[in-house]
Amino acid sequence: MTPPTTARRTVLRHLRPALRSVRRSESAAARSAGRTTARRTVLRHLRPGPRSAGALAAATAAMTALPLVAPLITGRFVDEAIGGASTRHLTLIALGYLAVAVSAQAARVVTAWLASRLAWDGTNRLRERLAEHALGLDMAYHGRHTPGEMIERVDGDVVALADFVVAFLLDVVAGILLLVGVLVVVFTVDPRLGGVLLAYCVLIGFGMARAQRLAVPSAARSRAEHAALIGTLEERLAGAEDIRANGAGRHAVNRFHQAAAAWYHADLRAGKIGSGLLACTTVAFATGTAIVLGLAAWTQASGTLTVGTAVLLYQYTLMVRAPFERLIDQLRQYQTALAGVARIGDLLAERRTLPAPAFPRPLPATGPLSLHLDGVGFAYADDDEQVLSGITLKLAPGETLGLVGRTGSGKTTIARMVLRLYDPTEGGVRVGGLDLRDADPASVRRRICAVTQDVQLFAASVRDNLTLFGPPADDRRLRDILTGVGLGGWLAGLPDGLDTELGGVSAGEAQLLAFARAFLTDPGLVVLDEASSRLDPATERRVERSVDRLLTGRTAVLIAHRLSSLSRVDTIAVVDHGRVVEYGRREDLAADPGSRFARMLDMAGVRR
Ligand SMILES: Nc1ncnc2c1ncn2[C@@H]1O[C@H](COP(=O)(O)OP(=O)(O)OP(=O)(O)O)[C@@H](O)[C@H]1O
Repeated sequence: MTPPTTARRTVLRHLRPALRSVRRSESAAARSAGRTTARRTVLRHLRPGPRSAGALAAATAAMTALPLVAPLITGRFVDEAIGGASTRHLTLIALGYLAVAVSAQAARVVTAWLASRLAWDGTNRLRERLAEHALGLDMAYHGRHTPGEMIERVDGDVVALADFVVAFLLDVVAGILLLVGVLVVVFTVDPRLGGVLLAYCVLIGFGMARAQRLAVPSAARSRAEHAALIGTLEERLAGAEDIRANGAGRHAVNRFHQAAAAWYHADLRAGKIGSGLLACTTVAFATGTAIVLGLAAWTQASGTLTVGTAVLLYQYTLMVRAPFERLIDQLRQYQTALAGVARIGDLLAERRTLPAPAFPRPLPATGPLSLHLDGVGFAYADDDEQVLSGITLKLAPGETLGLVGRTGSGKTTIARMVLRLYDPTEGGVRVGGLDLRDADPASVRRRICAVTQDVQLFAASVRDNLTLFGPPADDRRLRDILTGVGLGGWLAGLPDGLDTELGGVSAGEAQLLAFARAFLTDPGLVVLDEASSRLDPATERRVERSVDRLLTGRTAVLIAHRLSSLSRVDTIAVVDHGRVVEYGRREDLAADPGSRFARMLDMAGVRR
């Protein structure tokens, strides 16, 4: 008879594809709802407070109304000059014109200042929110997106949005208000000419709406290609050392060239469409001005219009051009900003795949922690192959386990499960008797610690690199810890001690700093991904000593790249294709000539 757990696993294996498809459609629906909410969130960040909104509205109204008055003054000046008014009177009108022109410019400056303050306040809030959100997303998300893409989202898109908000308020809102104002004044002066101007504006508006549809995809494409270029560049720069060391420079430059070429072509196309549209508008405006002038001349000849009014109409017709041109100019920025809002919205709609526990319980606060992986199965994405299957490992508090296996067998993935960087798709991970999914995330970070091969050091002080910008620790303790890992001499040679900004450190020093970080948190469970890089014998001895000290009195999972390091662990698990194919006490496995572990030791020439 099949044991019940095996039977359950068989049923689950058959149901897995169906479950995944249900999960996929559910998450697609949730994502789309999330996106709408996220876009609203983006716009909410940009909403000004009532006082700023009031000040901006007043400044915009002044900036629009004042230029409307100027042609009225010019018209009056012309008529009064023809009518033989005194020089003093004409000078007064001219001074009035000057005052209006200066005030209009002042109103524009104030509006620009208020608009950019508003835009930057809003977008800074948005940038903070985005950075916080992006940093809070799981490894699953960061594995799919390059840091360059993130930078483009958090900075590039937000700057485009800020630029657009300023331009929107200055050019679009003010432009539309000015257009309405001009139409109202021209209608009042001569309804027939007003009608002609209105028809002309409607035609231009309609043409622009169609043109917008042409410009949208090309602008979006150009921006997407730009993001891809930044991503490529960032990735190559981050890996510059490996690229150079392995002679992959040509390939890197080729890839960069391809990305740059794709952006160039996309931007060229967007530029061509933009310039084409601008040329069409210039022709349309010239035709419009000619029509209005012809009509004004005809009405003036029939005696119903004064010369001053004809001049006034001419000026208003010219005034219509600027807002339309600015509107067209804004179309591209609008598209860019719209695409940016969509992408920012998408980022904000990304949810953590590791749900926070409903009732978080802290891990035991002191002492070594037990670890139990119970039938753990895992795939990196819904459609991906299983990377781990049925992993069951049990460590008593203080016990150490060595994970061995070929490259790609799943050792790092097991470590990620233990650190709760991902949740298993099957089975569970229990630490200190508590399922990690129910454990308080803060206590997980405090009590479970990883020392990995890729030590990330920051351009910050030694102190901040040790505390990872967390609450300050006692200086004496930091010094003792550094001395303990063998960095006492190194610290003594630093000009500002713990406050020295970290410059270049060697691979060995970086490893030792990572151990110092681990000693500072004093974890109950340690995951140690042994560095495979070659260290000089002295540094290697210091690292070995730190490993020994770190493993003493703590539960540990050691991913060993050198079999000789395994002499310090209690149990061994051999991993192959995501399964534990051998698991037992180290001495027993080493003593059994038929075991895989013994064969591995023999092949590596390590004494059993
Ligand atoms: N972030 C990821 N997204 C998708 N697949 C991944 C990811 N990380 C690892 N994999 C895949 O999972 C499998 C197991 O990888 P893992 O890194 O756990 O192996 P490993 O035994 O630690 O290898 P190594 O000894 O080389 O570090 C591999 O097939 C790998 O390609």
